[in-house]
Amino acid sequence: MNQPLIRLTGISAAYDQKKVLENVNLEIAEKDFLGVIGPNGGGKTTLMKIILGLLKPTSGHIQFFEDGKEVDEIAMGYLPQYNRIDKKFPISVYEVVLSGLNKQKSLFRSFTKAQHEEVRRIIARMGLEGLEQRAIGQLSGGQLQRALLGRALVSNPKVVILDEPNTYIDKRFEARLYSLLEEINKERAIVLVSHDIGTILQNVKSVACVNGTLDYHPDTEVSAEWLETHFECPIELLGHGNLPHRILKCHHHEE
Ligand SMILES: Nc1ncnc2c1ncn2[C@@H]1O[C@H](COP(=O)(O)OP(=O)(O)OP(=O)(O)O)[C@@H](O)[C@H]1O
Repeated sequence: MNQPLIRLTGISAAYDQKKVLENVNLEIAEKDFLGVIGPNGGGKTTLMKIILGLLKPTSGHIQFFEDGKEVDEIAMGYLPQYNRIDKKFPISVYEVVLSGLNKQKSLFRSFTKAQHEEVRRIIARMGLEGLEQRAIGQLSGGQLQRALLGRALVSNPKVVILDEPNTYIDKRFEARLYSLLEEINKERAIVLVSHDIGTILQNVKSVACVNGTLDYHPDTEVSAEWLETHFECPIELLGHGNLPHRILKCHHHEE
């Protein structure tokens, strides 16, 4: 078992009076690949916001570790949901990737030569060479996704959090995304939020189902019963092996 990286203990969260998460416990280890699934409105994005420090939990605490020792924070990269991106924002691919280093830049200094070199290296790794000066609004979904993934990776984070990355691309490009993620996972942990249970189970190492509470599965050998219990919806299996599925008549989750 790898060393722990992030530990959530007894986390609850709410917006105004509305409870969204209750008593969530979770440990993410170094080089983990955790898939986060769950019904709409179950609290997946809220959980990501808590891990990223963007939302304060109403109770519970979060700890970070480096080489087994507790630290105040760790470097994290984040790929937001597609619909959260302002595609009209006048910013180039190069600037987007560079902005991933904002936190590491001293306030009154410009970026160093080494930082610019790292941006160029990441752009090449993401297959975006030649597109450095292109505005993000003029990229394909896949190119935009890779530019934002580059931004998430450029600071060399211990963990990358991806919220619904498959909404940027159509099915044809999914295999390319997952082989890129497999490469990335050799160096750092990945937390991947997705609705696509079948694809998740084929690619991740462990699974968490978030539906107000969190149920953790240490591997991907989940049963249809486990999924149905935690989704609280009947799930029809369309085959065997990696659980191709269809969620049936999912009951309404209060918005
Ligand atoms: N900023 C906010 N203010 C008020 N309520 C919110 C806010 N963000 C989310 N919610 C509500 O909190 C609940 C959980 O939302 P969240 O986005 O975490 O769920 P999710 O599992 O990521 O959903 P989805 O799968 O639809 O993306 C939902 O009922 C949502 O309407």
